[in-house]
Amino acid sequence: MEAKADHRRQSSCFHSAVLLTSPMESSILAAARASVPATVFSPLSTSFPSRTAAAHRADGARPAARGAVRCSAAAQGSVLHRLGSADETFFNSSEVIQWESGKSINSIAAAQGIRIRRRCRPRYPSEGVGVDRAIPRNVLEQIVWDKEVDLSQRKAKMPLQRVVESAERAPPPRDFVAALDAARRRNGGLPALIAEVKKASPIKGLLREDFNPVEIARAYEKNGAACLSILTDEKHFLGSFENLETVRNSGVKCPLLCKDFVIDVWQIYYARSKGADAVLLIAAVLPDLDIKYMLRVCRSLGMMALVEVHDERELDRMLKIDGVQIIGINNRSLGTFEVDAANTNMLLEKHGDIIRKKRIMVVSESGLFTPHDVASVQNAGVSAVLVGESLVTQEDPGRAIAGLFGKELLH
Ligand SMILES: O=C(O)c1ccccc1NCC(=O)[C@H](O)[C@H](O)COP(=O)(O)O
Repeated sequence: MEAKADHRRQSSCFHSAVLLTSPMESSILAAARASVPATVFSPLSTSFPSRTAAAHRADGARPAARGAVRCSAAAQGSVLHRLGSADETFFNSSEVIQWESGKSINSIAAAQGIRIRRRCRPRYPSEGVGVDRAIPRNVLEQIVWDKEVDLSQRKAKMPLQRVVESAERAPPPRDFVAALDAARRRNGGLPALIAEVKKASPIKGLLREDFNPVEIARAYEKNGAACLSILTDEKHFLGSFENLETVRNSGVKCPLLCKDFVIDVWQIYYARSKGADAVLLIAAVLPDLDIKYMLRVCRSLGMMALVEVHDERELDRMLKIDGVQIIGINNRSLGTFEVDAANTNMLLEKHGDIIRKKRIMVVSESGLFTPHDVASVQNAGVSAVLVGESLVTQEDPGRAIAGLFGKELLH
């Protein structure tokens, strides 16, 4: 039983909640005792009964019922309440039950076709054997493994409870989708621009020597960008949350996307606390249940989620999830990390109808360099483009916008 529980502790968005409670107490009781917003316990509250069943039986007590979550006084007025945790469908879903049954996140992810694994821990042979478990299979997997280490250090310094409180004190979020819609209307239907403040890439290395995030952000805004994407990953992109915060406090009005590799809800609250209006959720990294839960957290914070897909399988998965409002189609192959803008067109040719029917906004991401690239994804039906390298590598990243679109954008 305990081995299973340990197994489940492998990083997922539920991770933090497990570590905050003792196995002997119900999550809601613990929340009440510690005055921790119950959001951090919400999925776990459904898993505690199975995890603690043996202990409860030994005491002659019955495992806490799922319903306890809904009627607990501790939940009243809490973030859990705002997440809409009373939704039977979510908390009783087969995915939650599957997760409760003790499967590792890697096996759940693999069953969904996810190729990016979480880091296998040496003490748990069931998570992988031999060389396979010690070496990341590609750049994205390496980034995710490094993110796990970075995140555990950050969480040790600033526990979830403090991050949640800090997010609640942040200035209100700006409307990411409205900004994209308005820019499109202003520019006669041209895709809106999400301009990326990007200093380096793990594939291309340093993109810009004299990197001043605020200057670049101001130049983007002045030249018609609708929203900005701020890379916050330090190790592989030389980004930072300080960059996000300084841009937010600089007077720039564009809504801000925190561009990072989210594997835990802690990061969403942290991004909000630093002024983000939207976060990126990567389907190649996150199982469906994490995406669903994280969408709820975003909604509770008034943030938007840009849900990123690379291929048809990921797109199919995301189209089955309620509440996805913006899908980003990344033109960077997960196999070779080469970019090919035709990826957007190919996926929209096959799935454009259902995307339109569901009124989902599509963003084409990566590898857009010329007016021809922009026109091509526009014809395929995208509402916006997310562009970093081709702007940030120009001497004047603001003026580079007119070069990319073949005309000046209205601001
Ligand atoms: O940019 C990379 O080299 C990269 C490598 C591995 C994983 C992700 C990567 N980029 C993240 C992004 O999504 C891009 O920064 C963004 O789409 C802008 O792309 P581009 O216009 O090609 O700089």
